[in-house]
Amino acid sequence: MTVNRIRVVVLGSARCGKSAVVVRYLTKRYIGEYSSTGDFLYQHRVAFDGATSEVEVLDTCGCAKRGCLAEHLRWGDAFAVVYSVCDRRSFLAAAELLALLERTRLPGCTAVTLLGNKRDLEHARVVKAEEGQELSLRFSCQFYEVSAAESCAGAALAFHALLREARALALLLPPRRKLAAYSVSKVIGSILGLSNKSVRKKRPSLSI
Ligand SMILES: Nc1nc2c(ncn2[C@@H]2O[C@H](COP(=O)(O)OP(=O)(O)OP(=O)(O)O)[C@@H](O)[C@H]2O)c(=O)[nH]1
Repeated sequence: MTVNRIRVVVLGSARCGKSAVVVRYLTKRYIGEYSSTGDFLYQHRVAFDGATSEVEVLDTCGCAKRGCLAEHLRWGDAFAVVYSVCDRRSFLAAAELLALLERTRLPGCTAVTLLGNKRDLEHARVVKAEEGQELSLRFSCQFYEVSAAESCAGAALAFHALLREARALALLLPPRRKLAAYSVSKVIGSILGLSNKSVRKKRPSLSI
């Protein structure tokens, strides 16, 4: 059985629903309030297309410092950039993050998805779906509008598509230079420090 590892980093401004989307994807549940005190690292194993992947999902804190962000960008194999369709500033922040990813990572070599969350709040919508679509075209990434509150289908679809792309790229491209052990422990250390010593590790097995 082939097992490869895919590291997914979930980015976006504060309160756009990053944790809600991640928890929906991993547990199919929506609990309404989530800790905002730091980054959380989840691990799980996913089987699809005849192979199994160890997936690490880093749910970052929207208030993360710039230095942390640079580490996150280097650490990840795949990125989910989240904004809220009810918050234009979060959309502008998502655009900045996509631009930063483009500058930091080799274009075309990194799996990226743009997620417009909170689509259930149609009455409060300020970012049109077409704007999300246009932004994703500009940065050649995937795009989904989802509602972590309403259903698990959107989050599951988006994450599965991201993992597929990440796995396909890993097969096509030469192995990325491994992060030095020092950097890895620093990332884990910052997770530990920021999240009040609570690195959550979950290992559900999913079949797509
Ligand atoms: N209506 C609605 N509310 C949502 C949705 N997703 C998240 N929320 C709410 O938005 C608030 C923020 O959600 P979080 O998941 O904590 O957002 P976050 O981006 O992880 O926030 P930080 O950790 O502060 O960066 C919470 O009150 C959630 O219940 C959604 O799809 N629809």
